Amino acid sequence: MKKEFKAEAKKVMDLMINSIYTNKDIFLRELISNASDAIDKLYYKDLKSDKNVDKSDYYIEIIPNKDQRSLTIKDTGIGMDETELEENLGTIAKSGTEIFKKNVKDENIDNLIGQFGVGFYSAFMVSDKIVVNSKKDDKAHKWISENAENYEIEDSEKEDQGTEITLFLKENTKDENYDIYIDQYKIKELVRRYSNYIRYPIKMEVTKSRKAEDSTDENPKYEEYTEVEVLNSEIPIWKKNKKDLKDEEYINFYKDQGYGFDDPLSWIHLDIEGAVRFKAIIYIPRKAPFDFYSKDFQKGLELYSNGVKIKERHEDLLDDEFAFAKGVVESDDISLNISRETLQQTRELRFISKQINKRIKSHLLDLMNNDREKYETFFKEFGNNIKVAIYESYGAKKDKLEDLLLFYSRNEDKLISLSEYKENMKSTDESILYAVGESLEKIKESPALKSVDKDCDVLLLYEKLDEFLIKMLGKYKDIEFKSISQVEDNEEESEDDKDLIGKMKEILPDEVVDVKISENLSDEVISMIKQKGEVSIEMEKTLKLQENAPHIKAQKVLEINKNSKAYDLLKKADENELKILTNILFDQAKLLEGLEIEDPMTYTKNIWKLI
Ligand SMILES: Nc1ncnc2c1ncn2[C@@H]1O[C@H](COP(=O)(O)OP(=O)(O)OP(=O)(O)O)[C@@H](O)[C@H]1O
Repeated sequence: MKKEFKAEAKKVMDLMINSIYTNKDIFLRELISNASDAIDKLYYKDLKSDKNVDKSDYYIEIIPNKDQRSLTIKDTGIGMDETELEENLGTIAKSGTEIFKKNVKDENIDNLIGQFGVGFYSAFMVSDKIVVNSKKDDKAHKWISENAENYEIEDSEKEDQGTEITLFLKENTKDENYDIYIDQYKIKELVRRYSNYIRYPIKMEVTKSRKAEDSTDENPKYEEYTEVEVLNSEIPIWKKNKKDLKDEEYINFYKDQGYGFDDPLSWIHLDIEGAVRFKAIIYIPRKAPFDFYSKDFQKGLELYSNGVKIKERHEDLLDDEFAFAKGVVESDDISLNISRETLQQTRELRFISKQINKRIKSHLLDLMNNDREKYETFFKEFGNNIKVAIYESYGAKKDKLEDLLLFYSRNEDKLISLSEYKENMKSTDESILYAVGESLEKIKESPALKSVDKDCDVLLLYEKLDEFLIKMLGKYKDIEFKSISQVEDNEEESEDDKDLIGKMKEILPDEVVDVKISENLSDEVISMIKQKGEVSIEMEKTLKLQENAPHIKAQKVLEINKNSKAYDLLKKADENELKILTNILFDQAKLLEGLEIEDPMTYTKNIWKLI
C-alpha cells in the first residue's frame, strides 16, 4: 500500500524560509511582487471584458502602524476567494500565478513575477502573525496564521476588491530590530532598492514636517502633517525610448544609482529583440573608482526581471576587461532561482553577457574612431585593465582586444592604435618597431631611438606592462613586433674590427655577450647597449624590482659608433688604454639606459686617467 509522506508544515517552512533567503529585507519585495501580479491579473481581465479601464484604480499601498506594530500591504488586484486562499496560501510551493500564466498563455500577461509559490512565506521571517483579508466577486474572506503553525479562514468584511496583507511584527531581540519595518524611511529605501520599477504606483502616507503658520523668526514652530507619496518610479529609464531621452536624464540616472560622482564619459542604451530579449544601459565612467585596480573591486551590472531587482551586482555579465562598466540590465526571459538572489549561469544569461560585452567593445571602437579625445580619456583611465586582460589570458583575448590598444607614436607625437601604425607602414614586410623605457622623455632621448630612420615610426612604450604585453601579442595581423634594441643577427663584422672586438669582449667577459662596431648609428651616439634574446634591459629592471621574480639579466651587446671619435681612440689605444676606454664606454651606455653602474668610483677614476 502506498503511503503519503507526512511532514510537519512548520518545520518544512522554517527550513525552507531560512535556507532560501539570506536577507530578511526581501519579504517586502515578495509581497509587493504578489500585489503587482494580482493587479496585472485584474487589469488583464478588465481589458478582456471591455470594461472602461481607469489606470488610477490600480495601485499598491503600504500602511505601517506603530501602535499595533504592524505593516499592511494593500492592493487593488484580483483578490482571492476562499478556495484560492486555501490553495495558494495553504499549500507551500503552489503558485496560483504560475498556473494562471500557463492557462492564459497570452503575451500581454508575460510579465507576471511569481512562479515558485514560496515568496509569500518569507513574511514569516519578520512577523509571527499574518492576516490576509481578500475580496473577490463581492465576497471577502480572512486567512489568519500565527507562527506559520496553522491557519484558519473565515468570512470577513472588506469594502473594495483586492487583498490586504497585515504582518504583525515579531518581538525585537538582542540581534534583530523588527521595528525598522514600520519606519517610513526604511520602507522607502526597500521599495526603491527592490521594487522601484513595479509598474503600478506604490503609495504610502508619510509624515512630514513644515513651519507652522504662527512660526516667527524669533520663535520658530514646526508642525507635522501627512501626505500620500508614490514611492516608486514605475517606468525605468532603460524601458523608455532612446529618442525620448535627453543626455541629462542618463547622467542623472547614473548619479542616482551611485555609479559614480562625476558625469559618465559615455553610455550605450540597448534594446535587444533577439533569442533572449533584454534592455540595458551601460555606462563608461570618466574616472576609475579609487579601488578599481585593487583586489577589493567588484565588477557587475544591476539585474532586473519584470521590474524587480534580482541582483545588485551580477558579475558574470561583464568580462574582466570591461570590469569598469556600470549599469543595469533587465530581461523578463531569464530563468530565476527560487530565492531570486542567486542565479544559475543559464543559456539566457550567457547570451545577454555575450551581447553586452560585444556592444561595449564596438562602442569603444566607435569612440576611438569618431571621438578620439573621449577615447583617450577612457584609455588613460582604463587602458591598463585591457592590457592586463590580454596579458592574464596568456594572449587568448588578443584578437578580441588588440584593436582597443593605444601606444605612443614617435612620428605622430600622440597615441595611435596598432591598425593606424599598420596603415602608415610603407610595407607590411617590415616589423612594428618599438622602444622601451622608463618614461616618454627618456625614450625620446635614448641612443637607440636616435639611430632609427625617421621614415619608420616607432611605438614608445613607457608603461611597466607594455613590453610584456607586446611579447604576449607576438604579432599584429601577421606583422611581427620588433624592439629597436634587439641586435640584428645578420649584420656582418668588417674584418679589420674583428681583432678589436675580440679584445673588448675579453675586457667585459661577464657583462656583455658581444661587441659591435656599427656605421648606422646616429652622430649623437657614441656607445649604446642593445640586447640579444628575449629579455630586454627594461625587463631586467622590472624583474629586479619584483620580490619573487627570477633574477634574469638581459644578454647585452655593446655597440660602438664607427663614426665617432671614441672609435678612433679605441683603434689607437694600447692594452691599458683600451681597458679604460672600453669600461668607460660600457658604463656610459649603461647610464644612458638607466642602469646602475656597479662601481662608480672606478668609472670616475678611469675618466681622470684619460684626461
Ligand atoms: N496579493 C495577492 N493577491 C492575489 N493573490 C495572491 C496575492 N498574494 C499571493 N497570491 C497568490 O498566492 C500564490 C502564492 O504566492 P507566493 O508569493 O507564495 O508565490 P508566487 O508569487 O506564486 O511565486 P514566487 O515564490 O516565485 O514569488 C500566488 O501565486 C498567488 O496566486
